[in-house]
Amino acid sequence: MPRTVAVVGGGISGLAACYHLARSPQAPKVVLLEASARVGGWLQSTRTEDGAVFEHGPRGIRPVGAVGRDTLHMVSELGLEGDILPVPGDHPASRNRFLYARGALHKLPSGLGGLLRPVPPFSRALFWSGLRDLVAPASTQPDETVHAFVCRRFGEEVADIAVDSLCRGVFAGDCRALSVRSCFPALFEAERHRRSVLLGLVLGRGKKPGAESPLSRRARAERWSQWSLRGGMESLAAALAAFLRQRGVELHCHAPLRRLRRDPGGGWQLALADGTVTADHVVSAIPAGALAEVLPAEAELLARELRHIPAVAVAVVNLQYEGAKLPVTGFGHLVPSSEDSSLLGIVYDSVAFPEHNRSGAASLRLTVMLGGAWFTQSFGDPAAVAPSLLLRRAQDAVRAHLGLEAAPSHSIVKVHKACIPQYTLGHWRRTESIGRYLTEQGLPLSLVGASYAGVSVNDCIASAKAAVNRLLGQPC
Ligand SMILES: Cc1cc2nc3c(=O)[nH]c(=O)nc-3n(C[C@H](O)[C@H](O)[C@H](O)COP(=O)(O)OP(=O)(O)OC[C@H]3O[C@@H](n4cnc5c(N)ncnc54)[C@H](O)[C@@H]3O)c2cc1C
Ligand SMILES: C=Cc1c2[nH]c(c1C)Cc1[nH]c(c(CCC(=O)O)c1C)Cc1[nH]c(c(C)c1CCC(=O)O)Cc1[nH]c(c(C)c1C=C)C2
Repeated sequence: MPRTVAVVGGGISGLAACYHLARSPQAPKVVLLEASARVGGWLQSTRTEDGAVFEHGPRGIRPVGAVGRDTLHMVSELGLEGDILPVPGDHPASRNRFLYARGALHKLPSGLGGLLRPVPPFSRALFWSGLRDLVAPASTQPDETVHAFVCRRFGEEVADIAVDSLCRGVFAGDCRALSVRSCFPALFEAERHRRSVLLGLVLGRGKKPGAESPLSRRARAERWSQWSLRGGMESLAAALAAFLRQRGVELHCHAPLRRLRRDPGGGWQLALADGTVTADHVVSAIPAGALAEVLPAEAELLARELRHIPAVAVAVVNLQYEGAKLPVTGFGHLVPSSEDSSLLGIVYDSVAFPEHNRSGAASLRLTVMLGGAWFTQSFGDPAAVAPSLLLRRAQDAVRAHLGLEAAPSHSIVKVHKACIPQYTLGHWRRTESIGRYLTEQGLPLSLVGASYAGVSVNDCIASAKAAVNRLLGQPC
């Protein structure tokens, strides 16, 4: 059992790792090192003086599955229950999602009726794609791109339009490069175990545990599709930081790790700009590429694998309009890469979370997301792109797709460099080889965070919990 654990990176993964360390019965001394001036990582919310909340990173967390239940349990323990903003199952933001294809918005089909007849932009009823999946033979390949997998099982049109857009709306990535095994493990496993993706998803693999709480029971009863917090997602990071301080965890901002060195006693020396911290164990909660840069020279084999986990940049443009009305109501719309590769999609924030509108005003808030895997080809170097160019592109899209001609009353442009890791073909082999290296070398190092086993906030929290349980010898 380590006496001192240094957690590097104060995003949601690092904060969650500290949380699980700090509440364990024999909590070690925990030190959190964060490079920037604040904790939260991509959980970034701007609260304006007139009460509006603009999200620059995640805006909704799913309550489903063991990982969703675990996050809600943590939220309850942090005393945030009263701040939860749920989106119930019958809400338009839960029921309606759109695609912008061939110059028009199309509601994604739902219910049996929507599957039995052709619904634009699809030329054939999706029923036929489902039938194809039921009869197509299963593959024995260890991995496949998401596009190849879906082409084989559901046909080219579903892959080119629906799944292309889905990968842009979750990974900001290209389904022709992303791995089905790592990005959509449930689909991959369903084919493996039931020979058909649909059969596998319907029959499922049993309910995974995950901590039940009154909040998770409420989420199930009301069929929440997602939830947020009154103060925005960043308030989850703030509540975790407050909890950790109370439990005696040392939180250091402006503390970038420059170099990791093994110390003769078997632990680590962590070199910072202005000193050194020693620890028996390190939990890395920084992106894979950032960890590769601080590893000692003798861990070059590990660094090489880590450098093969890339991440893409996304421009996030928040817009607020007064007295404007959307032509449709729902969560938002995605844009297939064949329509416009530079524009990923638009979230209709004020539909899902009207509580985040400025006080007393029925303003409309939208977020336009640009770039992703197409950032450089569309806008050049993310470090050099002019915010005014991104704002203009976002406004043009809102005008063309949603018919909003007026200028926004408020706008914020953020360029997030390397913000969403890309699990490309063969990612599973890289993570296995990384795990093997750590075991064989007996390194007192755990890797958590979005670079490895899921990019959602729930996945990040779950990866931190699992790593802490392994470290403290508790059941996972
Ligand atoms: C635009 C956008 C929208 C998203 N939408 C959703 C959504 O709706 N729902 C959802 O579930 N997920 C969403 N996600 C995904 C999710 O937010 C992220 O995957 C998650 O927040 C990543 O958390 P992390 O702690 O692993 O990494 P990060 O947030 O990247 O945290 C890593 C931290 O490490 C620090 N760091 C880096 N190098 C060093 C160093 N050398 N020393 C010390 N500190 C260092 C960084 O400053 C940072 O604070 C979205 C992500 C983005 C970018
Ligand atoms: C347009 C770009 C993006 C939008 N959101 C994200 C990007 C890159 C990032 C993102 N969105 C979700 C997650 C978490 C995934 C999870 O497993 O929980 C991340 C990292 C949630 C999500 N958003 C969409 C889907 C289908 C999902 C998966 C979970 C769910 O079904 O709710 C679709 C979607 N994302 C965006 C829009 C405009 C959109 C659809 C209309 C924005």
